[in-house]
Amino acid sequence: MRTAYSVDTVRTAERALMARLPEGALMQRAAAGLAVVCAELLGKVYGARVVLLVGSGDNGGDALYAGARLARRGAGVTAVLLDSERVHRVGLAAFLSAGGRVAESGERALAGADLVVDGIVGIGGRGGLRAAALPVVRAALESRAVVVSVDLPSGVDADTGQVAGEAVRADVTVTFGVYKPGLLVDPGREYAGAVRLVDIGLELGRGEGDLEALQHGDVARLLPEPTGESDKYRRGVVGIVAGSARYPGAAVLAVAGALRGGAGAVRYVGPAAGAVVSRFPETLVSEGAPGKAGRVQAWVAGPGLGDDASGLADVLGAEVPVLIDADGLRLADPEAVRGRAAPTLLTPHAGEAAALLGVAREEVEAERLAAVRELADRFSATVLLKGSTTLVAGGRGEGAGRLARVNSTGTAWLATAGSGDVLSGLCGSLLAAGLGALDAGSVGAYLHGLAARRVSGGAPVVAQDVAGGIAGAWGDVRHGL
Ligand SMILES: NC(=O)C1=CN([C@@H]2O[C@H](COP(=O)(O)OP(=O)(O)OC[C@H]3O[C@@H](n4cnc5c(N)ncnc54)[C@H](O)[C@@H]3O)[C@@H](O)[C@H]2O)[C@@H](O)CC1
Ligand SMILES: [K+]
Repeated sequence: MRTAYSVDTVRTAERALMARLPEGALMQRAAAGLAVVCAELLGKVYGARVVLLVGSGDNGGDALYAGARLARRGAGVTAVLLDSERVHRVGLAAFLSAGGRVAESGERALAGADLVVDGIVGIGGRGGLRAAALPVVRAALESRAVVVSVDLPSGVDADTGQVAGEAVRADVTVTFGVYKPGLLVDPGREYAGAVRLVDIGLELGRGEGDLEALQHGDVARLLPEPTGESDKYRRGVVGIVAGSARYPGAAVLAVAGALRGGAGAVRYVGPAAGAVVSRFPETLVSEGAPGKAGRVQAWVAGPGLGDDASGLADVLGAEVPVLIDADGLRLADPEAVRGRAAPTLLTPHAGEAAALLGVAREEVEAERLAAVRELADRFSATVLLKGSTTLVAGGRGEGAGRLARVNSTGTAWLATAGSGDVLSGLCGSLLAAGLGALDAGSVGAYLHGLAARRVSGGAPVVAQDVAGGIAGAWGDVRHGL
């Protein structure tokens, strides 16, 4: 599990740790870890040309101390001071006495650099990059140097991943102590490049976390596995209310996802039964109301319903977990959603989330974490917000409190018609198999992203292939590949 902590939590933990350590020890740990990563990236330190972009706070201090370490190993290290009045004085003195130099022209220094260290701002940064930093940042990005960001890419908001204006695009980010949410959520995640975590001795419990990302091992532990005692009913039956005369394909794709998701059987209820059975003869189908269709352990409702809301009241009134997606999000009665006692999982994309919140889509995209939490609160439900990084937040009463989940196994090729229908079926099947809503959403998103990546291999994918790739992704997770 990768757990990210908010700036406030990090600051409090750092203060407590600093009180127990000699002055400056924490920064020395950070700088030592940073210098090790820089040396690895350079391969040969002696003779390498390194440029430090140094801001006015401790983030710049880290860069200066790491620069001093590289200078002592024979690198030519030049510091570009963004504010010569305000700089980490002790760090600068250490840097100069190790043989480092201060640049007269940032742009000239950057022209021949092998590696650039971005120490402009870290967790103390507010808003995007300021105007004074822009020319050197642009010159750094245009140079052929490897860009290493200190703690997080300057210009990325540590708590939200928001980027207001411009930010540094790093090849590698060396972050200290713990992950910050902005390193895991887009757009910030994209700016961070590969993230390396340096241990500086911070001790924080999972309960204090803000956001977490499941890893292979976590997902493997959560996957439902049949036992010798299992039969199809014990493994769970998932009911799918989807599709219409106009959109029969949505029903087929939701069923395709559900069949791969670990439930023992899939029951389809709706007007596309013919299309579903001809593609998947293993499906149990009926055309009446969901309430008359027989027992299920979870419902999925919404993909391709068009304007037919007739099955939704039955589904929302059921005492089993329910997933609402696509048209269902627009058609469902919000009061009926809020009033449910059993777990409820809503799976909007940014456009649907914006409609539910009554804001513009851009607003959701710029503040994805805030948007998913707001929706979870408003609907007292678990909400999965689809996107390049998918977020899942629990509603009130969900055990993990404010700890949301983020998934980034996906690929941009997943932005294709019908892939959301597959995801809804998959997550619904996991609900029927007994996972809680937060786990079903985050495990479903993980497998779905991995499946797409597997079948895509860098080329376009179609939703059916994503469904077909779930079994392989499941196997990879189980076998730790
Ligand atoms: N507190 C600690 O114990 C440790 C802190 N460390 C480093 O210290 C950093 C935090 O240091 P600070 O609290 O000094 O904060 P930062 O160095 O992140 O930034 C604060 C400074 O930048 C200015 N600033 C804010 N927003 C800006 C913007 N958008 N553009 C340009 N300048 C801006 C502020 O005026 C302030 O002077 C961490 O990210 C980490 O790199 C590490 O040394 C590890 C230990
Ligand atoms: K930085």
